[in-house]
Amino acid sequence: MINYSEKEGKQYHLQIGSGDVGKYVIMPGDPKRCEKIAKYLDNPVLIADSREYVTYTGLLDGVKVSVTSTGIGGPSAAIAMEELVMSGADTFIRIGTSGGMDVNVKSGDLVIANGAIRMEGTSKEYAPIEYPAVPDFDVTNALVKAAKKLEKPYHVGVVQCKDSFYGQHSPETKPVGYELMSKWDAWVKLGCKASEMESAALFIVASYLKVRAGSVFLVLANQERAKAGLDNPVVHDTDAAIRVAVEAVRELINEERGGIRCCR
Ligand SMILES: O=P(O)(O)O[C@H]1O[C@H](CO)[C@@H](O)[C@H]1O
Ligand SMILES: O=c1cc[nH]c(=O)[nH]1
Repeated sequence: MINYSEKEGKQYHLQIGSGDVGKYVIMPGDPKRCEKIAKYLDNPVLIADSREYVTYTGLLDGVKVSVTSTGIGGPSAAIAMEELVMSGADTFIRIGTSGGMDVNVKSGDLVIANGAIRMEGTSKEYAPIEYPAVPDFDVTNALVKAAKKLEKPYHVGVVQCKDSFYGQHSPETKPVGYELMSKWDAWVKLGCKASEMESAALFIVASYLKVRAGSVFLVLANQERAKAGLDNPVVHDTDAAIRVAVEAVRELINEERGGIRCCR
């Protein structure tokens, strides 16, 4: 394989090398969220800032943990995971924002994914559509345990992933709106909790690379609640979701210290 990087030993897009990152990586979409997450680590160091990929590495309970942003959408998220795995990472927690879908999911709540609808393009270049996009069971359990411990309101369920943000928010304006809207109705009827963009790709790439991945989201607002005339403020503060992700990493570190780690 050709490595396009101009710097010796660095991954082309992320500009990180072997040893620069820990086994555990917290992955926000927004690069500006990295610094906020890194503040929860001891001695965080900015490793690289390349395209949409910002990487910090620090310590959590004495163990090396990294934070890398993925940008928006499956293609850039898949690249981030591939290059991080080539650099030594094997456990990933995505912390993102999302739009609620189930009317019981309110602005400010957290959603922990136990599956992702593959209505995006990236995962289809890794696995046939019949293969499910599911997170790692231990990572998901750690996220649930963390949400309970920190007493954050959370829901566990399927999230919908797509490539078009505005196809979610104004499907009627799109030439294929008929398809976007009928599928959205089906996802809502099936109990889908929230819509976001990267988990399907990350879960499928993680399955292929035999690494662990899970996701937690802040719900910014819920368009289904707005439709139903229910209260629906917009919430932007991602701190609760960040804290749940950090606590989940701590839980996984403790499990591994205790010798608990599922074989893959
Ligand atoms: O807040 P982040 O992590 O970027 O996640 C969500 O926000 C972006 C869209 O606004 C998409 O990346 C979506 O998945
Ligand atoms: O509604 C939303 C909010 C964040 N991200 C999405 O993909 N959709």
